[in-house]
Amino acid sequence: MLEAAAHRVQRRWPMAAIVQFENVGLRYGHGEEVLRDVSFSFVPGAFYFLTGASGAGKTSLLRLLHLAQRPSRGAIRLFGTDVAATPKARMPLLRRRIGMVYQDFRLIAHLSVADNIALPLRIAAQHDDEIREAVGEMLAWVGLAHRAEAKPETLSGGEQQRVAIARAVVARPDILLADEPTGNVDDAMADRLIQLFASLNQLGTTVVVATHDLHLLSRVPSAQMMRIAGGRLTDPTGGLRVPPRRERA
Ligand SMILES: Nc1ncnc2c1ncn2[C@@H]1O[C@H](COP(=O)(O)OP(=O)(O)OP(=O)(O)O)[C@@H](O)[C@H]1O
Repeated sequence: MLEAAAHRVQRRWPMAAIVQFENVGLRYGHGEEVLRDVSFSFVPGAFYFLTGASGAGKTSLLRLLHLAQRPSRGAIRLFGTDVAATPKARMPLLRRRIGMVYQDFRLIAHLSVADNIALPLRIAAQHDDEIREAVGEMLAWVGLAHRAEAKPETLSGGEQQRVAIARAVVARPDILLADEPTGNVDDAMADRLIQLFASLNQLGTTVVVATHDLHLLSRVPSAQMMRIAGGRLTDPTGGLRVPPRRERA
């Protein structure tokens, strides 16, 4: 019976989707739901902006996408896999396909900039020479080649943010999630970083950028907009284009 139910749910979801949320809710502890009835799907290779006021639920949604949080209800499929039915041992493999730029960077204090960026490649057991080359390329891209051996605490907030971005993309994840990735940099650097995301996206990475900064939205004309208010996805108003719901089969 369970199998039949699972089959029915599966058929309602488009096979091509890389991410599918169906009536997802999230509450922290015994509090009110901070996300409610969230349903959408992402197609591979698209670029999404997730917008909404402070406290609307953007970070919570990214945490669900990054498997850092389980939903209180509803179903989530990533890469065609039902997350709730995935054995714990397989979770790291799923997570490895997702790069995340946290709002608070989460760099490892005792590791150098280069070693922070190298982490995802070390976890994936890549060879040292491949790691050196990939890290060198990323350092150059984010303009931090001269700080390769520095410890994170000696960097400015904007520099730390660029290290966090380099670490999230160095292993070419299938999905890149970024929480306010331009919050600590000037306009010129914000532009450069968003162009980096756009180039990765052109190489096939599905990109999801959560931001309050409506200015950023115009920098990627092909991006889809997704707006969240009070924990719910809302229909677009004003200049916002149709959210990803449109992509449902
Ligand atoms: N760990 C937690 N425990 C309890 N409540 C939480 C927790 N994290 C977030 N919340 C609550 O969930 C709601 C959504 O928060 P969330 O951080 O997802 O919003 P946001 O849109 O990312 O906000 P911001 O733009 O300010 O980062 C808020 O009411 C917040 O107080």
